[in-house]
Amino acid sequence: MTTAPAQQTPLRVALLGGGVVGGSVARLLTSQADDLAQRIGRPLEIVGVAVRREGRDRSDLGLDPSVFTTDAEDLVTRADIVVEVIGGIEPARSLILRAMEHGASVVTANKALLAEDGPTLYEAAAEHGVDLYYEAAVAGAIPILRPIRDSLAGDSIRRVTGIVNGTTNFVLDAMDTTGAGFAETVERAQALGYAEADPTADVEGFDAAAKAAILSSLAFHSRVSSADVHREGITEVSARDIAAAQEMDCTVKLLAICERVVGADGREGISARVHPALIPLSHPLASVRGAYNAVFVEAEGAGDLMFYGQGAGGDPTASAVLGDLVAVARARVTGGRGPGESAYADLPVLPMGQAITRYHVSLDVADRSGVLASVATVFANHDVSIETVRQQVVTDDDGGSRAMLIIVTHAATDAALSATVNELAELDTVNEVTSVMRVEGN
Ligand SMILES: NC(=O)C1=CN([C@@H]2O[C@H](COP(=O)(O)OP(=O)(O)OC[C@H]3O[C@@H](n4cnc5c(N)ncnc54)[C@H](O)[C@@H]3O)[C@@H](O)[C@H]2O)C=CC1
Ligand SMILES: N[C@@H](CC=O)C(=O)O
Ligand code: NA
Repeated sequence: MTTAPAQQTPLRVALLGGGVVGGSVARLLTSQADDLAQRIGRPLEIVGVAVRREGRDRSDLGLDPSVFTTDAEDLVTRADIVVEVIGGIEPARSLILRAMEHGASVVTANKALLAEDGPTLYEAAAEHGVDLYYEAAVAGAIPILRPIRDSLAGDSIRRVTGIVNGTTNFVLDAMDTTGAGFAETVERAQALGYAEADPTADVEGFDAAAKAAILSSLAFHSRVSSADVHREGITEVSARDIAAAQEMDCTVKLLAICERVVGADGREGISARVHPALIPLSHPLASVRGAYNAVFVEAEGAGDLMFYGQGAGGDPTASAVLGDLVAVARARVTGGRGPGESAYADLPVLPMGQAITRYHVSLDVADRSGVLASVATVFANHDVSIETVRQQVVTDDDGGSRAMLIIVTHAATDAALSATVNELAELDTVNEVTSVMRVEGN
């Protein structure tokens, strides 16, 4: 006679962190205990929750108060599976390494750590024969890492373009639709549990850059760290940029772009970058509103794929954590291991100057003859081909007139565009280069 899953010896789970994500993980683990035991074949038992301070009322988590501890170092030695949701580099890294040394598999949502030092974690997992899963680290609830790593393992990915930060999408969407202010919208994102402990990580693009590094590593079987990713946040995006996007039937999104490209030396490499960009309203990513995330994958065989859903918040993120937890637990039950790091392609990450895209450039120029020709000459000097030019005449308060030139280019390298903009700024016919935005998604 076989023993029912609930009667088997439980797998011991240690939870590090009882914040937004940790709280949701604890609640869902408790409320779905019976179903999880059936799916895994053995029950899970929370043997401890590491918190920074004991004594706080955590009755809403549905756990016995005795499980809370401030001694995370001891806790990780008493578990089969450690779930790390404290975030940051240290002590998260040391705790994960210690857990692995003691034979525990690890599930983490910590993109900052994975993007900074993923290979150390992978190597430790391989050395100790344990698993490392981190689906929640990119785009929260959206299954994207396992689809890239497993479902698309037989394909060749060309490009991954993602809206992978809920906070910044929430802010840009509010600016676009209601004209809401920047600071007040960031505060709302914090209150809703989307923002990182320090929201600078969101608005300055660090969080998205970490996710771009993880996506690039997995999609291109190479090692890419957050330091390799070109990063610009959304703090410079102005109401004028949003209006310019609307005039072009575009919207402004903070995009993480990971591409396989041919570099200046003719060799294949990776372009990994995070920056605000215009995308046409007809592009699937343009319809991603509020704190939602989406990842658009272009692959040789599969063609275009779009993964969409909630990229932030306690329960959505906990859903991905629990999915990983079940995968790790099943491997424990069957005695197997999930896949380890795949970095065999070892592609170099190319400098931002070699990234190729289109640009939207707005210039405040003198309203007189010859200006357009002088501006066009500068673009030609740097081999940047112009796709469209639009001119708007603006009448000043004193009755004088100026013109705005709005230029959209064909694809050019970032280096050529930067040199063009620098030379334009020197022209005596150009009063100001008022905005330069990249244009993605044809
Ligand atoms: N909140 C979200 O929407 C998402 C968060 N993540 C990631 O999940 C992780 C956790 O994020 P949140 O839950 O939002 O953060 P949080 O700040 O709400 O929770 C972290 C908790 O860890 C505790 N903590 C910090 N150091 C500790 C230590 N040494 N020992 C014990 N506890 C400690 C803190 O007191 C806090 O309660 C981070 O890596 C974050 O990047 C990933 C996807 C989405
Ligand atoms: N702060 C992040 C949370 C998820 O990773 C975001 O806003 O997307
Ligand atoms: Na995910």
